Amino acid sequence: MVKTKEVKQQQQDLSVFGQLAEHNHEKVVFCHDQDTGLKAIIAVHSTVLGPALGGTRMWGYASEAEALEDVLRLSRGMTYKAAISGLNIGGGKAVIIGDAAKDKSEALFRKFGRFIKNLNGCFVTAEDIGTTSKDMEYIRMETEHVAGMPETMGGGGDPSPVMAYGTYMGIKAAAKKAFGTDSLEGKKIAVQGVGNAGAFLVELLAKENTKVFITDIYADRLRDVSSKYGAQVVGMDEIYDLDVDIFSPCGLGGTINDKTINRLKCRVIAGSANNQLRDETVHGQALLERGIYYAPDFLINAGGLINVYAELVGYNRERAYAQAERIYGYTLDLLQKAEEEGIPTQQAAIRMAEKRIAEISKLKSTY
Ligand SMILES: NC(=O)c1ccc[n+]([C@@H]2O[C@H](COP(=O)([O-])OP(=O)(O)OC[C@H]3O[C@@H](n4cnc5c(N)ncnc54)[C@H](O)[C@@H]3O)[C@@H](O)[C@H]2O)c1
Repeated sequence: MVKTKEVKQQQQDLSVFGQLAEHNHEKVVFCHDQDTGLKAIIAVHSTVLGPALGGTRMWGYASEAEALEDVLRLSRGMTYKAAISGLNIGGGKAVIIGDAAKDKSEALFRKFGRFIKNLNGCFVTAEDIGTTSKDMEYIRMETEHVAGMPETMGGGGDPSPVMAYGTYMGIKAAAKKAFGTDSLEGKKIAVQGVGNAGAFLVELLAKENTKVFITDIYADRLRDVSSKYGAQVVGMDEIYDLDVDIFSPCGLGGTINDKTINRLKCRVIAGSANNQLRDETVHGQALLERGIYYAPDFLINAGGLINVYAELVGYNRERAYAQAERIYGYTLDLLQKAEEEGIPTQQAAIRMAEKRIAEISKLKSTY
């Protein structure tokens, strides 16, 4: 039977190699172990700048296809995050398919550690959603290629404070562009999600005499942050309609979408959440048309990666903060460049990251 071009294209889209080819992933490793019930996928997107660093996420994916899609998307994001932050590491990610509340064991993580060991350093992992520093300790028993260890073990500990500081720097840079000053005094800021990252961010914002509005799924978190920093609690849906200067997504991704964009009254969107734009192309363009300055998520939330990277080169907290502070300059340059080129900021950020990777790959061709 002769296949039409359309059928061939569909098959290409569905095949694993087709998916790898789409964003030029280097390697994907499927890890399986009958005894421990381990089912994991490690995706190495790029090692041009250095070993691929990325967290291991444990999640109850509805299907294996969904897990593969997630790990491919997240590993590519890590490449861009590292590249645009000037770090000498590549991008990777791992997912373990399972329920983090029920399916964990020492044996499972140690087996997973052995799979990482077999990659001989081309992939280094750390904590992510569904995994903890305890899990990383189990992985560490089998391989040295793991970061994000507790401070007591010579690691950098919780990356959230450094991450929140970098995000704060990104917010100030975007404010400078939108309002002509990076002082946030008197600015009205809506923070969506006050978990680890959001709470540290609100603390920094409160020090600048801002008016902060917060929302979250968990009432106890809201009570805590509100009483500590005087932030005003609002409803989860209400947050999109507030008359604020800055909207800061710090919960889950995808909250900038067709349903929310037209409701936003802010001039700046800048927060810590990964993948804030539901559709990078469509919603990046929509924000440009609405005159909203969007500080790309992977640029301004890179402080977490910076903190983990710092461990690989000998952890020093002051140096990690100093590196996170550079996000201010990077964001300002990026917003300027996007404006000059008349393109969405997310697109400009991807171009900037890809440019660095292309340039460094050329110099590495000389032995
Ligand atoms: N913590 C870090 O070092 C770090 C680093 C890089 C990126 N990030 C990203 O920042 C975001 C927050 O990370 P975290 O470590 O604070 O996670 P977290 O789980 O500690 O907190 C997230 C909070 O957001 C809330 N939330 C989720 N969806 C929401 C919604 N629609 N409306 C209101 N609240 C909502 C949750 O209830 C939770 O309290 C995530 O997207 C994460 O991927 C975090």
